[in-house]
Amino acid sequence: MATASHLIELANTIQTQVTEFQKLLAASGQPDPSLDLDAPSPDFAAAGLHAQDVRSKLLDQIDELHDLLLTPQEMLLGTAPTDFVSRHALDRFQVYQKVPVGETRTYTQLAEATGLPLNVIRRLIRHAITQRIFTEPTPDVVAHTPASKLLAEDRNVRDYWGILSEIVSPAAAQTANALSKWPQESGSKKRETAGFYLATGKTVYQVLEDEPETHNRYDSAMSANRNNVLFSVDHIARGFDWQSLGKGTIVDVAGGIGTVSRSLAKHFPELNFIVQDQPEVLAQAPPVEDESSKARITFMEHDMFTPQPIKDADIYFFRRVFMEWDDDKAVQILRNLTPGMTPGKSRVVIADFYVPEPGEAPLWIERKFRNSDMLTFVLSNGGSRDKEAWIKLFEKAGPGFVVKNVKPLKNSDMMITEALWQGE
Ligand SMILES: C[S@@+](CC[C@H](N)C(=O)[O-])C[C@H]1O[C@@H](n2cnc3c(N)ncnc32)[C@H](O)[C@@H]1O
Repeated sequence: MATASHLIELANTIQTQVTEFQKLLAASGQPDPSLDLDAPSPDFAAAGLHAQDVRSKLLDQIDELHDLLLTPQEMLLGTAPTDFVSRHALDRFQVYQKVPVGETRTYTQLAEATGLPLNVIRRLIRHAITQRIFTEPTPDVVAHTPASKLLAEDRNVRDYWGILSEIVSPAAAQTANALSKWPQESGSKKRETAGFYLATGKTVYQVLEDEPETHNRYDSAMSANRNNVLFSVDHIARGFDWQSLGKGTIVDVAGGIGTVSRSLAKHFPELNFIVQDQPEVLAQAPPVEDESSKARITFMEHDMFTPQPIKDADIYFFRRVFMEWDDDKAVQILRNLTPGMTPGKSRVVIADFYVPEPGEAPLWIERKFRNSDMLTFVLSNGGSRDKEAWIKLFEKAGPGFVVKNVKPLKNSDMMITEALWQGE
């Protein structure tokens, strides 16, 4: 009997799942996805969690089918670190905006508009076209695709590529050298031994402090993923039983401009929030617009390496803070909380990014999160902590802390760690 072909089985599974996915989209009133600029785009999140699971499986299966059709050489040599060169250059010369949405431009017009030689602008745009950024509907005429339209209209997404090119690339190129130079320090979160430090002689924070323009772009790039359901701040609402706190108080330590508090305040209309950060960060915080949240969110200057001034809070919350600090500093941050914590009541809740164990999440999601992990690694020698590392950290900060929970939040990039203070 002939063995079943894996290729055919895979293609059949894809066919079945695509049919299911399309039905789920249609049932929730969402259009089919399209690369056509004029077509409406579907909101995948609105199609429900099951549709998101089916989409996830499909993306993995399609990747597998794609890779099966390549030779190992083609697969390895097909990843190009130069993918972003055209994206970055087209942003630098404002080409996205120079093709008004709904209109076309010729290469000659774009060469004139940018001052670049005709053959260079054509090469750059045709390189981008291979990534579905712009299209050439007739020879020498350039029009938008949904992706280039997004780049034209969304500064955060453009800045993301600018930051990858200007900040991340040089650091990534120096990372192997940093590992050779300081092998014992690798992964220690000591910023002075990161690829970035070797490339620039400064830490990322020093560069951001010294270069306001880079700082602006960096902050802007941080918002590029705001519409990505994986990175949504709204996941925090289901990461802990916030409802059980009633009218409780959350101190959002190093809370930036209050992104998490603003989201939680909408979900839990009784809770109160105090967002703490450095003065220059708080100065960037826009006013709270949501009427029902206004009176419940306050902002306060506080250096987390000094004793916590808010006593007896229910939760001392941290998002994306500990990933940047080594254990010694992390212990200092935790110990500065304890004098004001009420035994048996006050808890520390930490939402930090996490890297799934192999096989725990679809490969395309694991790849995304491992890329974020590498990003932190090359920039600051930082990275996520696993369950064991969180437990060890609280042991170092204790005695008195009892770790109650360390769990990944499904369909998100977050892991929630919760520790109750029982007193010394
Ligand atoms: C990656 S951001 C996370 C911001 C916020 N928790 C969020 O998730 O949107 C890290 C934050 O730590 C703050 N930070 C760094 N050092 C600090 C310190 N010594 N005291 C208070 N905040 C600090 C930074 O200003 C920044 O807002």
